[in-house]
Amino acid sequence: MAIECVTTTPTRSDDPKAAAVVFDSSVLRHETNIPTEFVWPEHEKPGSYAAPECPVPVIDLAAFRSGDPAAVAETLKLVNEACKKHGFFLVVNHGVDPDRISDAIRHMDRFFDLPLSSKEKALRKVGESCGYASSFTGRFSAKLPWKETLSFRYSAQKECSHIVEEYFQESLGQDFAHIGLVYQKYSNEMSKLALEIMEVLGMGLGVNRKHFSDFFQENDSVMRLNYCPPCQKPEITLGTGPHCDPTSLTILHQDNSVNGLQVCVDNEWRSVSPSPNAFVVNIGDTFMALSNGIYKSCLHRAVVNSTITRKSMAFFLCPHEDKVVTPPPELVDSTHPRLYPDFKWPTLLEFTQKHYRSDTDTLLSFSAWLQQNQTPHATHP
Ligand SMILES: C=C1C[C@]23C[C@H]1CC[C@H]2[C@]1(C)CCC[C@@](C)(C(=O)O)[C@H]1[C@@H]3C(=O)O
Ligand SMILES: O=C(O)CCC(=O)C(=O)O
Ligand SMILES: [Fe+2]
Repeated sequence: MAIECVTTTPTRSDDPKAAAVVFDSSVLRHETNIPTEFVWPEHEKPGSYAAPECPVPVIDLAAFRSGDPAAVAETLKLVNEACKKHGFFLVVNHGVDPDRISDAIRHMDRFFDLPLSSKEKALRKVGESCGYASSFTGRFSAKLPWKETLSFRYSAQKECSHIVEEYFQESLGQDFAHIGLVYQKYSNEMSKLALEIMEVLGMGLGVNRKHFSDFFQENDSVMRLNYCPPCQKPEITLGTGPHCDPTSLTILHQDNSVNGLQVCVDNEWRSVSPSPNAFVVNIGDTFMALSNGIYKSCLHRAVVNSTITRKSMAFFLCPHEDKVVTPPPELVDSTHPRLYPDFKWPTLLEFTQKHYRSDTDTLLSFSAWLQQNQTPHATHP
């Protein structure tokens, strides 16, 4: 039976009425009933329905790098089809050192197993996107995700080459210098991989191969650790609710043994199972705007289970704050008019942090919000 992908109006971000339900998984996981704030509405409950596998293409980066015309053509064909439909694909032979990946996933426990009082030393501040959040209690008033997250900023600028290590030391203390180095090294690899994928997307869209990789050269991105403890009632809650990523590109590592990511394709939830040597890559809203709507940022969610903690690591590629998000001229013409206004990423980020919970309409709602809040002389499509 196909389950329709339905989303409702998002609860406002940083809702002052939001009760400060504390998500202490060490406590909650043993309670028979879960707090109502974590129970999703009937039409959004995942139920015990086993989502069929989503047919996402596997992109072999080694083949693309070889420069062999047939291999490059096949890569671009697969990427184009996927990104025009649902925006998801897998990447293999990516060149990321497996030790970097295993170090990063293993060190998640080092942080999330800390007592809540220690984790709260890195508590995310209202209106900011980085720090520790326990299911966004105090930010949303309902439909709370069954997860703890730790998000931190990564910058590819040379003068910021230790930004991740410094974040861990400053927020958690010298004892966390090593874990900071683990995620600094992992984030460096993610940034390098993201720039290579941008070359593939540039060629796929028929623009200069370096257009988007140059645009993101000095990216100012977000690294996010998702930690979803077992839930006694996984059929009525969600690790991450239905949303489109507002960022540009997401490179996701799912813990090998634990399923959870689901993508809405043809109005049906379909599973993207973990694949040991592959990263899941998806287009975000900002790249959908950069491609003038040709590549799609699509609805996805993460379900939880009743037996094992689900861990995932998401690298969210974002442009430097000075970059204007506007599609290359090749992607705009009389038959393909501008779909979204020019904007800078920090403005969309602020919208998602202070005014709007990311869902399937974020970009259109953001465009309307921009028009209401910008002076009349601003450039509009
Ligand atoms: C800029 C960001 C906002 C979120 C983290 C990054 C990229 C993805 C966004 C998010 C994951 C989309 C789903 C809802 C959200 C609230 C979450 O579940 O974490 C979003 C993040 C956020 O707003 O903190
Ligand atoms: O945990 C996952 O598999 C996906 C999480 C996600 O979509 C996100 O953090 O944006
Ligand atoms: Fe996402």
